[in-house]
This record gives sequence, C-alpha cells and structure tokens, in this order.
Amino acid sequence: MYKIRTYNTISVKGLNRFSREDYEVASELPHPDAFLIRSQKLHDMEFPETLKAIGRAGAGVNNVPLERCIEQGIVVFNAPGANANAVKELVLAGMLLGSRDIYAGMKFVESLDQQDGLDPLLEKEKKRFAGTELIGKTLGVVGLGNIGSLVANMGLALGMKVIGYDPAISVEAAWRLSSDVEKMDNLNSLFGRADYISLHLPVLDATRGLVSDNLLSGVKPSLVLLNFARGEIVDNSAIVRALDDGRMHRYVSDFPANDTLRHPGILQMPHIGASTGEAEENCAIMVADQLMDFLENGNIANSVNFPNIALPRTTPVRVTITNRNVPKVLNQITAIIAEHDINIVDMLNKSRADLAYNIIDLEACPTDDSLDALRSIEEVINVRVLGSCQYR
Ligand SMILES: NC(=O)c1ccc[n+]([C@@H]2O[C@H](COP(=O)([O-])OP(=O)(O)OC[C@H]3O[C@@H](n4cnc5c(N)ncnc54)[C@H](O)[C@@H]3O)[C@@H](O)[C@H]2O)c1
Ligand SMILES: O=C(O)CC[C@@H](O)C(=O)O
Repeated sequence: MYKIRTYNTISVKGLNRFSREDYEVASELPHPDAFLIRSQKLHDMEFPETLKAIGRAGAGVNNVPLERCIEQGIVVFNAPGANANAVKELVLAGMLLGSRDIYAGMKFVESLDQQDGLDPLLEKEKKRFAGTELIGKTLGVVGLGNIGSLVANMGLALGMKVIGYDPAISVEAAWRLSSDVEKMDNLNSLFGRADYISLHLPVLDATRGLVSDNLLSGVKPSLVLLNFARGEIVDNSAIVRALDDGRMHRYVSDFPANDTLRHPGILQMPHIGASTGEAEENCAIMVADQLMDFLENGNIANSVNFPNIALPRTTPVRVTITNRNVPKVLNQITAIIAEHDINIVDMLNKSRADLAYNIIDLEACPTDDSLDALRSIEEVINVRVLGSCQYR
C-alpha cells in the first residue's frame, strides 16, 4: 500500500485517481511515500525517511527546498501548463481593472442608498470612473512559458501590439508563440515601451526583486504592471514610490503584502490566479498520474529536479537507483548485479545536472546481499525495488 500525504485543498478528481486498493491518501498520515501539495511551504519541514516524491499541483516550486530534495533523492514533480489558462483569463480581468476604474465605480455604486435622484447622480459621477481601451496599446510579457505565451497571444487577439522577453524560452513555448510577438533582448527597453506589462517568470535567485527602481525609472506614466507570477519578483517599495510620484498608473497583483495594502494605485487579489475548478482538477490529475507512475514503475515525467525518464515494463521486477552524477557508478551497479548472477533484461540511465537515475528490469528478484552492495556504493543515494519483490 502506497501512502500519499496531502496538504492544501486538492481537487477530488485528482485524489480519485489513486485506487483504494493500492493507495492510502490523507492529510494526517505517518510514513508517507509522497506528498501532494499546492502552496504549502516545505522549506522548514524535516522530511520523513519514507518520502520518495513530492507532487506540486501547480507550476511554481519556490515553496519546495529543491536542493535538499536532490541531496535526499526525493523527486519533485509539478504540473506544467495545467493552470495556465486560468491565469491567462485573470490577467485579462487585471488588464481591464487596471485600465477602466471598474473597481472604484462598483464601490461607489455599493455605497449608495435607495433614493429618487439615482439616475442623475450616476450620470453626474460616472466621469470619475472613465478609462482607456486595450486596443492599440503595447503589452510587454516577461517570461514566455506556459502562461506568458498564452497571455502574449491573447494580447494580439485583443488588437494590442505585443513585445516579449524570455532569455531561456523552451522550444515548445516558442512554437506556441505567435510570430507577431516582437522578441526583445533587453528588459529595460520592454519596460520603456509598454503600456501594460505582465510578469510570468519563476521566482529564482536571479529574479528576486527584479522589478526595481532601476526598471521602473523609464516607464510610461500610463503603465499598468500585472504580477500573477510571485510577490518576491517585485520590490514593493519601488512600486509604491513610482505610483506616489505619478510615474506609473496601476499595479495589479495576486500577491498582497503588508506594504501594499490599501494603496489607491494597487489592485490586489488573494493569490487566486489558479483558483478555478478546471485548473485545480487539471493540476491534481496531472500530478496524481505522475506520482503513481513514479511509485509503481519508477518512471519520471515533469520533474523539476530529476531527469524525465520512462521505460516500458519488461519484467515484473524493477529496481531504480538514484546516484550522484559522477563517472564509473553505472559500471559498479552493473558489476554488482552480474556478480549476484541476476540477468538484466532492460535498463535506462539518464542524468540531470548533479543527479543520475537508473531504471533496471531484472529477470529475478535481487537478493538482500545484492541490495546491500548496491546501497553501499558511495555515490548511490537510494535504491528502490518495485513489483513483486517489494520486501525491502
Ligand atoms: N498566480 C497564480 O496562481 C499562479 C499560477 C501559476 C503560475 N504562477 C507563477 O507563474 C510562473 C510562471 O508559470 P508558467 O506556468 O508560465 O511557467 P513556465 O515554466 O512554463 O514559464 C516560465 C518562463 O519564464 C522564463 N524565465 C525564467 N527566467 C526568466 C527571466 N529572468 N526573465 C524572463 N523570463 C524568464 C522561462 O524561460 C520560462 O519560459 C510560475 O513559476 C509561478 O510562480 C502563478
Ligand atoms: O495552488 C494554487 O492555488 C496556486 C498555484 C500557483 O501559484 C502556481 O504556481 O501554480
């Protein structure tokens, strides 16, 4: 029986992927094989020794200590693209909220009491809530991955001029992106040209505080900056200074913080970019399927720290081995298996940065001695036996 410990609210459709015969799934569960999480922060948590994988039902993995997971051989999965449409649609709402004074207008209407002269009052006051249109304006998109490419294409569909910046765009994302999106190789020029800027990059050491006084020094006074990526990417004090000095128009953010609350130029939402039934289902289903294929078959898809790898099952007995990616470990592994007279039917080895991962199908169950020998190789981080001999 595999044990999945859940954190946060995970869509039932995803949870139902785990069969009741083979999986125990609950929020309070000792000795879990895997965690299934959303925004739960794991940096300060000590991991149980049984933990083999973490499934993040979403895109951002800044809540997971990736380096520690690499050291401990824990595979971290996410759900690339599964919530991208939900975020794209909220960006559209953010762009409209940033350019028309919809929110203030609605608050004004809500403040009114029943009265005889309602119509003339509305007609008199409505000029306070006038705005501008999106068509013809320039949209800058920073980060052209799953979400950014959808936002950029949406901008074109709205009749906007779209400019984009992504120094590490993937081949798939480049294919998704319309050729009408102008590629910029300089973030300062993008910030100088855009009327709307939407951020869709991960928070990394290199992107923390990226939107700073420096970037905001040359922006248009009409700028609406949208942040549905992460709060840490933006220096809030620089935003407040730019708004207070009239150097930009609005900041629309999915990441409220104490220093942005109640500012008239800041429109904020409680991190609801991915909060649609569809996105929650897509993310939970994708990650549940990935976790099951890993736990049952050792295959890895959409990991952010391990190589992606899949080998069709050729025998009922499969061993997976994670090791540090240095020369000669594979030789030692195959030599030990041969010394114990076990035939290898098929195997696959892949590496990613400092890690290597092996899937080995055997003709017979490995003996305790052979497993001890494999585990004693200095660079081996973990060894799992899958299939009919899960005795260790
Ligand atoms: N508000 C929400 O609820 C919500 C939902 C989903 C994702 N997000 C956030 O949005 C981010 C992007 O999500 P995604 O699904 O598009 O991820 P993604 O991995 O598909 O795309 C991220 C893109 O950013 C690019 N990038 C990396 N560093 C960059 C830099 N310095 N400048 C410009 N581009 C850079 C990458 O090359 C990649 O193409 C996530 O990391 C997450 O933090 C928020
Ligand atoms: O799980 C959520 O609600 C937020 C997810 C979002 O921030 C992400 O990075 O995918």
